[in-house]
Amino acid sequence: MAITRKKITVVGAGFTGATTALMLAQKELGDIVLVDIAPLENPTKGKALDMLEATPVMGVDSNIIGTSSYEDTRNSDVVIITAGVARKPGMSRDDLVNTNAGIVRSVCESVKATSPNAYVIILSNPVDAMTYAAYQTLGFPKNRVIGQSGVLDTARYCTFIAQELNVSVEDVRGFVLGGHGDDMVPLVRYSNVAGIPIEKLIPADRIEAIVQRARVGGGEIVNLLGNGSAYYAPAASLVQMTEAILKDKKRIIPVIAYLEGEYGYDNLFMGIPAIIGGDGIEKVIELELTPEEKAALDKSAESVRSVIQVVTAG
Ligand SMILES: NC(=O)C1=CN([C@@H]2O[C@H](COP(=O)(O)OP(=O)(O)OC[C@H]3O[C@@H](n4cnc5c(N)ncnc54)[C@H](O)[C@@H]3O)[C@@H](O)[C@H]2O)C=CC1
Ligand SMILES: O=C([O-])CC(=O)C(=O)O
Repeated sequence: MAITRKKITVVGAGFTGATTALMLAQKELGDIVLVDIAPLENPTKGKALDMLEATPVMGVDSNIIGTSSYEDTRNSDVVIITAGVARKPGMSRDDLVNTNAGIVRSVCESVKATSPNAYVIILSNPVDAMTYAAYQTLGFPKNRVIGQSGVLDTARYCTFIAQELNVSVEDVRGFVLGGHGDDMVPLVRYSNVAGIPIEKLIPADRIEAIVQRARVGGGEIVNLLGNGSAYYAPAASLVQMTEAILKDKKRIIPVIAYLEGEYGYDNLFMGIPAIIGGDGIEKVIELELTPEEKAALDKSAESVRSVIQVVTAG
């Protein structure tokens, strides 16, 4: 049987969706279908065509189309959901819950009908609760419903560590667990630079400042942009997750996964490290936590649970 190209749908052709589509094309991960609502069909087609016309210059073979019809997305291998509204200065991600829950649910109805075997990655905020809403609506197995927060939060944390030490970002490793909110949990004890624990390289007060900056990293960008939220680093994070699935890389990365007892949580979607490969979330990695780390994760889990309650009550 002939080997066929992978098909990746990106729902939402705004800042994060369009940037993700371009980055996917740059890595030749597959053919891309960019979807937005019907009134925005022409701008969506225009963005896709503009990207397609960049491919000869970039030297990549990825087809990219824009559409408002889910027929064009049929039998996608991976579907990335970025549809929804973004916050503005003064808002929290949780303020978006009601608007975005309706959008994510309606998108998931269409995805379920047209791509029943897809691996679905959710970005829309508040993302832990939106991943829960997507899981409910899709009815897919838990390994195929994955939220994005930890790659981005960890990337911010690692950026600040690399800046602090003036070393390559490539040598910095860390994990940020918990919900995608201001009480997320950067795990200092599991962070290192070329294998050297960061506690041996950076004074405690500077580590605390880095942790705090990472926690509010999304808000820092929102305040600078003034009218929307981050998109380059979020798009890069989605591409890393998609690549891990499509290339069966079995990477250990933090993702929002459905927890059924892991870390002591049940019926909860929250950020934890997992092996991501050709079957999506292949294994949740349970790290040993100190009582302080577990208490911080419990606090974050409680915040996530309260937003999930809004989604399930609505
Ligand atoms: N989890 C994370 O780490 C991150 C989450 N986000 C979230 O991602 C979402 C998107 O952010 P941006 O792309 O910056 O916003 P944006 O406003 O630039 O784009 C959102 C797009 O979704 C489209 N849309 C709305 N309803 C739709 C529907 N039913 N079907 C298809 N498309 C629909 C809109 O027309 C718009 O083009 C926001 O909720 C934001 O908070 C953004 C960055 C990081
Ligand atoms: O801050 C926001 O609203 C968007 C987001 O989730 C992030 O950049 O981390």
